[in-house]
Amino acid sequence: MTHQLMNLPVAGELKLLDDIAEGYKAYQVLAHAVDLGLFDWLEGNPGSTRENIGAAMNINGMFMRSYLQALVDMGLLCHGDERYRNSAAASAMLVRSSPSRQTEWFRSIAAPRSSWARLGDTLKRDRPASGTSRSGPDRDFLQALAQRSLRGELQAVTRAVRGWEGFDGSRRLLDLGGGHGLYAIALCQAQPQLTATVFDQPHVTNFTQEYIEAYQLADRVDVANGDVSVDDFGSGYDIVLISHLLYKFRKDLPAIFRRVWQALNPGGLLVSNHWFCAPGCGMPAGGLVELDKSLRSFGHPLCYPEAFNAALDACGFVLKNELAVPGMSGETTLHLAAKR
Ligand SMILES: C[S@@+](CC[C@H](N)C(=O)[O-])C[C@H]1O[C@@H](n2cnc3c(N)ncnc32)[C@H](O)[C@@H]1O
Repeated sequence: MTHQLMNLPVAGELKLLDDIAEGYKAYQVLAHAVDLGLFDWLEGNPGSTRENIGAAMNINGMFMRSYLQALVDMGLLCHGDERYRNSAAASAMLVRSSPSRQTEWFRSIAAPRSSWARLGDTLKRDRPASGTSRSGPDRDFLQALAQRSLRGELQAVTRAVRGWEGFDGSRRLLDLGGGHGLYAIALCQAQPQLTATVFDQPHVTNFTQEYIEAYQLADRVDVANGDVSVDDFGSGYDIVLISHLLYKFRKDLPAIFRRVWQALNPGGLLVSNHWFCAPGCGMPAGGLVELDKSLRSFGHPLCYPEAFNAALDACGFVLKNELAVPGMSGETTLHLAAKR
C-alpha cells in the first residue's frame, strides 16, 4: 500500500537527527577554517573586512558572508562594522602561538587513521590496529594527546605531585610511556633541582625531544628508548610517573609495579594516572564519553580500583593518596603510592 504523502505525519523526532547533522556541519566549517589558517591570519590582521579575508583565504565571495557568520554563531569570530576579528576563545584555542591551543586535538578526531574516522573497523577489531599503537603513536597523535592533557588533567596531576611532602627533596623523575613528556616538563618547571627521563618507544622520543627543546629544558630532561615490558628503565628515581600507559598491561600490573619498586629510591613515589571503569563496569558518564575512553584504552579502562590498590600493596607500596582528576573523557583516578 502506498502512503498518502499529503497526510504523512512529520515526526517531531526529526530534531534529534538535525542536531547531530548540525554538529557535523559545524565541525566541517571549523576544521576547514583551522586548516586554512584563518584564525592565525586574523590574529595578525584583526578587524579585516569580508573581502580581505576572502582574498587572503581564497574563498569564493558568494560563500563568505554565511561562512563567516557560521563562525560568529559558534562564538569564534566577532563581527561589527562589517569587520571581523577572533573572539577571545578563538585566540586562546585556535591560534598557533597560544600555549593552550587545541587545533591538533580537534583535527585528530577526524584524521584518516583515527578510531572515530574508522569507527566501523575499530569496533570490529579485537586488538589495536597494527601501524598505530604497535609501532607507537605518530607526531599528530602525540600533539593531540599533549593538547588534551593540558585541558586541566596535567595541571591537576602535577599539582598533586607537587603537594607530596617528598617533592621538594626529589632529584630524579622517570616518566614511563611519557610520550610528549609534558608531565615531566611541568614537574621540572615546578622544581628547579629536579631532572627527568622520559621513557618511551624509540620513534616516539624524537617527538618528545622537540617538546623538551620547546620548553628549554634539554639540560634537565632527557629521553630513554625502550619497551617498558622488557627493557631496563634504570634505578635511583625519587618519582616514577605512569599516565595512561597501563591499559595494555592490565593483566599483569604486579610485574610493572615490582619493576617500578626496584627503580625507586627508598620512600620514593609511584604516580599512576588512569581511567578506571565504574563499579561493576557500569557507565556513569554518557555513552559517547565512555566509548571515547574505550577507544583510547585498548577497549576498556582499568577495572576494579580495589584490585589495583591490592596489587600496589602486595608489591611494596603504601597508598598515600587516591583522588579523582577531571579529564576529557571523564575522570581519571590518580594514585600516589610511596615505596615501603
Ligand atoms: C596514551 S600515551 C600516554 C602519554 C602520556 N603519558 C600522557 O598521559 O599523556 C601512551 C604512551 O606510552 C607509550 N608506550 C606504549 N607502549 C609502550 C611500551 N611497551 N614501552 C614504552 N612506551 C610505551 C606510547 O608510545 C605512548 O607515548
